[in-house]
Amino acid sequence: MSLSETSLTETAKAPTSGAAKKPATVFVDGGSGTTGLGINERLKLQSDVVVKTIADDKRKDPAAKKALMEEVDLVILCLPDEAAKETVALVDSMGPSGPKVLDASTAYRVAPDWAYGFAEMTPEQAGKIRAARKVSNPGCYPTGGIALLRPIVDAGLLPSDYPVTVNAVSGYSGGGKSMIASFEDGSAPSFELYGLGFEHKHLPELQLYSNLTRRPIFIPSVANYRQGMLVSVPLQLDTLPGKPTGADLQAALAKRYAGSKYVSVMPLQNETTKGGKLEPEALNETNMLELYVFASDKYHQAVLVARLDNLGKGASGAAVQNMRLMLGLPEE
Ligand SMILES: NC(=O)C1=CN([C@@H]2O[C@H](COP(=O)(O)OP(=O)(O)OC[C@H]3O[C@@H](n4cnc5c(N)ncnc54)[C@H](OP(=O)(O)O)[C@@H]3O)[C@@H](O)[C@H]2O)C=CC1
Ligand SMILES: CC(=O)N[C@@H](CCC(=O)OP(=O)(O)O)C(=O)O
Repeated sequence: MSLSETSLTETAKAPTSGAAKKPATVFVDGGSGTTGLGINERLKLQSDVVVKTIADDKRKDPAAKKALMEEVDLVILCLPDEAAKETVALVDSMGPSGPKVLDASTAYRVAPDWAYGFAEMTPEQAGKIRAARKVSNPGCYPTGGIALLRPIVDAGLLPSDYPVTVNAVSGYSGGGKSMIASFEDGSAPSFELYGLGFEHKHLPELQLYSNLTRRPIFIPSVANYRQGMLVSVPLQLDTLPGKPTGADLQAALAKRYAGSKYVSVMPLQNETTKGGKLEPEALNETNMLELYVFASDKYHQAVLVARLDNLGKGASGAAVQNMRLMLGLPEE
């Protein structure tokens, strides 16, 4: 029996009705993990993509993976970093006949020959993703941090050597299967700060793509709810050149993301608006990212906040958005 008979199955789906073009084919390596399952759920809703799957007992078998990758246009890696590097080596060994690669791990996020998969980051980024053979899907926290910082650095409102601090809270699904288990069996604490060793794996991409020359301080935390996150950046406005107001920061963000389908810049929150609170779960199961500027003209202070689903725009949602760009398919 051939390998394709023994180890491969196909999730057959109808191509777009009346379309002459063959539907694009995709393999999700690590499809039974937290991010992989999220991507597979989203792909079930897409009629213009065929998902090829690998038999469960072959899912860590390099030869079976390679055979399947001969058949697909794109492979999405939802694996720990070391396993992702192994699959990338397999793809590289296939030469030009290999599939395009979209990697959800941390392994290639600052690699110069990979495109960074944050399509809205700059006006050019979606085009870079569309043209690339290798794209790294951003980390969940950097998606929020870069979304807030890059436009105001580019606009000259925040100097690139400014001492930036980024605080964040995530639901426990951000830590994958093992963290989910520890929260759901009650062995994890209800809340904890981490990253207190100043070495969180998201710092290199956060610094690089925010265009910061000084390493930010990044203090994430995880709390006892499943998914959704807030990423915040406090700023003393009178220490910034030109002493911008909250309205100036909000305007720079609104300009960068004007017309974006998935990134919304919310109206300025200040002394005249009620509230002063934000919870992390409102965008769960979506690919949306909301950006807020909370500001006080009285005290010359602001806090920028990004809200997103760590499993949505922070992982699987962004992956499907990038996959569609890489396959030349229209936005969902
Ligand atoms: N959770 C999140 O919010 C986010 C996660 N990511 C990234 O996505 C990647 C996956 O994370 P996540 O889904 O959370 O992790 P999980 O631990 O939930 O899932 C990882 C999956 O990979 C499988 N796996 C491990 N080694 C191999 C291999 N050699 N071949 C095939 N499958 C393998 C595991 O199987 P088994 O359990 O049997 O070993 C498991 O099903 C990581 O790099 C993570 O950093 C990115 C953004 C957000
Ligand atoms: C709560 C929690 O543990 N979160 C993970 C980040 C989740 C994520 O986005 O990580 P990737 O870099 O894997 O994409 C962490 O801090 O390591």
